[in-house]
Amino acid sequence: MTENMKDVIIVGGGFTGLTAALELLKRGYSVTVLESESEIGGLAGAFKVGGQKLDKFYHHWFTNDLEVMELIDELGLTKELIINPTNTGMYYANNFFKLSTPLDLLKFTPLKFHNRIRLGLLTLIARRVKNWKALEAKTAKEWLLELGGEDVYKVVWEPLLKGKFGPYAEDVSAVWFWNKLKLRGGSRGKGGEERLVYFKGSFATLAESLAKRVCELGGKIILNQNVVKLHQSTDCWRIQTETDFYTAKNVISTIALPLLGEMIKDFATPQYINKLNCIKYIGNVCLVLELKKSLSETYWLNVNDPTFPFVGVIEHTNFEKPETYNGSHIVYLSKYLPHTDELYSMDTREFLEYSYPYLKRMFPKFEKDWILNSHLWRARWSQPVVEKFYSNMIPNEKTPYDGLFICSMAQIYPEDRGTNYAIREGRRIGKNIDIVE
Ligand SMILES: Cc1cc2nc3c(=O)[nH]c(=O)nc-3n(C[C@H](O)[C@H](O)[C@H](O)COP(=O)(O)OP(=O)(O)OC[C@H]3O[C@@H](n4cnc5c(N)ncnc54)[C@H](O)[C@@H]3O)c2cc1C
Repeated sequence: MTENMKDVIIVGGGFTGLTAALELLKRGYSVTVLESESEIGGLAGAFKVGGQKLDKFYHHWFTNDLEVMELIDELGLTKELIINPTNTGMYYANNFFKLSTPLDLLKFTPLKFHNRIRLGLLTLIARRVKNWKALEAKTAKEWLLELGGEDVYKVVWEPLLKGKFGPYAEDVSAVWFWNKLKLRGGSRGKGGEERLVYFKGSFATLAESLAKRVCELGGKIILNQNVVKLHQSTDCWRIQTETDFYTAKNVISTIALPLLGEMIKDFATPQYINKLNCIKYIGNVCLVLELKKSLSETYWLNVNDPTFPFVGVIEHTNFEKPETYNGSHIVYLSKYLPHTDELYSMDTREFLEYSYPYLKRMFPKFEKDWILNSHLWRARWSQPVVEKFYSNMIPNEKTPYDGLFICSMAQIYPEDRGTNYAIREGRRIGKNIDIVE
């Protein structure tokens, strides 16, 4: 099938693609979004639990995620926001520590008292950094050692870096870490407690409302269209999917950079393909458990014990109530890992067998018969690895090929990827790019 020539085709129906579509439609262009999956939402996609949508990968916002709040306001959905103080904790050396407020930090016994003060000061100093460019030449490890010393690094930061970036932990830039500290500090209530935000019915429900608005404005969203190649012809782009062809004057790619590289390798220069391949990505595997009973009162448990293979245990129903999911307690076990790791290819049963002894060690009362259901989700392109001098690695949104643009999560910097920034960047490109007409 070849459809009518469009002004713009957007590859990818995640938050970036949908927001870009919204803004281009407001400017009066004809837009089609091609999405490879059978549903929109991308990494913020959902599945059904007890008739209710639940994120495949745990999601929340910070109260200072203003771009997303603005979009929700625009869609008239502010009443769907849930804002709660959250219980944050850390698992270290077979013990649980509360880490929700500055007072909890003072009681954090794995560190000597002077190191607890150092840790508190480190976070304050880090948040005050204005000139983040000065941090580009340092790794997070170098910077954190400088600010907090060896003990604080080993107990608190190294496990987090390893949990998030696996084998790339020591390559991660200080800028990435600075931004995380800054963001979390800005999402606190008066007592210093962290306040987080969720969307009733999952992030995918917001993506669906956004998609509905896109269609109301005359946009098209076509699912199950895995784009495999882009062909340049004299006055337009031919976009080849596994089943169809489309034509458009302009293409905006919102997918991982190496995937775009594959699509254009027949005509792009080797230098440009190298540019698209120079940013590494790490994958993620998330085991989602529906349980009869709650594991703990903590919403977000950072796992700092190096013998425990998950970066976090997130008990979603300590934020959103279990009744939403027919009374089930929802727990996510998250692991970031290269897609070549054997754990990445395990099926749900294998992954559950692998995880069970660790969960049992952490929560001795936990029994297999608490598990009502389990689901396993994988994302090959879950997180770009933000290395030193990352600003030099990011490709421009305008490619060397007329009418081909990139707006992807790897270009979000100095902030880290997240739906708030996907929305910001989608809006920016949709509002500003010079479309080939
Ligand atoms: C474990 C985990 C936890 C997270 N937690 C949070 C959180 O708490 N808060 C938050 O805000 N963000 C969180 N994020 C990040 C957030 O999900 C992403 O930043 C955001 O969804 C990215 O949107 P996007 O549109 O840029 O990319 P994506 O969501 O990746 O969208 C790209 C789309 O392109 C499609 N696609 C890929 N290849 C093709 C092709 N060849 N043809 C057509 N379509 C294609 C994909 O299917 C996908 O739908 C988390 C991510 C992960 C992995």
